[in-house]
Amino acid sequence: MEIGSRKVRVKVPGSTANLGPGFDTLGMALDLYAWIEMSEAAATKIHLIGDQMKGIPTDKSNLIYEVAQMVFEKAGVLIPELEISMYSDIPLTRGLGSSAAAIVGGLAAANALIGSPLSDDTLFQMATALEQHPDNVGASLYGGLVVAFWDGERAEHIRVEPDDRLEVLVAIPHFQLSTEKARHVLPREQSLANAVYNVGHSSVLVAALCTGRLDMIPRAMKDALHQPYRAPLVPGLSKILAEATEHGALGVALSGAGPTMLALVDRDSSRKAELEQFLQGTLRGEQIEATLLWLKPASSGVQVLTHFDERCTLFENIKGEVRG
Ligand SMILES: Nc1ncnc2c1ncn2[C@@H]1O[C@H](COP(=O)(O)OP(=O)(O)OP(=O)(O)O)[C@@H](O)[C@H]1O
Ligand SMILES: N[C@@H](CCO)C(=O)O
Repeated sequence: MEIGSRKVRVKVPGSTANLGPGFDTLGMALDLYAWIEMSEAAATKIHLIGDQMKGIPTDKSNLIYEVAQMVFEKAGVLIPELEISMYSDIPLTRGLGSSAAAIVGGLAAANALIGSPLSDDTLFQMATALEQHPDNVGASLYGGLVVAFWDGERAEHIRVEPDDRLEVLVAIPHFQLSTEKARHVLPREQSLANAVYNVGHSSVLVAALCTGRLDMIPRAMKDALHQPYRAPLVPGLSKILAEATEHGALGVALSGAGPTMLALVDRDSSRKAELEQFLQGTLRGEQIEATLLWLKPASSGVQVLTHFDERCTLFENIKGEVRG
């Protein structure tokens, strides 16, 4: 296949996984983005732009380069050398789906570069196998709320349009917590009672989100499978999970594997400032510095951008669009 000198650019949302009870099965895209640009090159060059990219390798061990090669291999195409640029607003290793966004963005950019021979479903299967769970990758790929499962061979999903009354307040602690570490503390075996608790809560949460029953969220967004075991890794989490609904949150959860905490809030709530103060005050009481950010669910998943000025660098192009 003739590849030529094409340059592609994708915009991919970060996400929150689990929403409390939906461990490894619920993901929701958020309006926090990364941009990836990719073209064929004579020698591989990787440019990582922005503070969020610190510590990420810029050689062929980079995740974006690796997933791009997986796409080419699956499509039967050889492009060993790539020029890749990435800018991201998604904080790294904080529970907002940075690795899933990198995987989905890399897969989508590589696929677009060779004329999109792979379907979204194929990309979803590849991304899920890489992450080992479909929640964050499903949200970054399809956008909205993604309800999914993976049986180790195939992932299945249904995308639900998020209720437009929902806003999201995240408290992002100024420390990293890798998914690997946060999964390591989970027990290998769980009781039937915990399993039933989570199936019930997760099912009602999904039904509530599908039918606009925001009143049910405070009771449904509870978990017995992972948050209790992860709480010791995130000072303040137990108090925030127990009390945030008394301060204006519809529901509250650890975002993904943490350490970010996420509150769902009715956009018309008059108690947003109270909730901010409660989260910040609780974390300060534990000597944890955190950044609070108001976000919205993102309807669109990864997008291949068709109109951009190729004469400008990725950063010059997106400067005006960041957070847009
Ligand atoms: N652009 C990137 N290029 C290379 N590696 C990346 C990139 N973005 C993320 N990663 C890798 O992913 C790791 C973070 O993944 P991890 O699953 O621990 O956290 P997260 O995805 O931010 O949070 P969560 O999965 O809980 O939502 C980073 O430490 C880094 O190794
Ligand atoms: N469902 C995953 C999300 C983080 O990648 C977890 O909670 O470990």
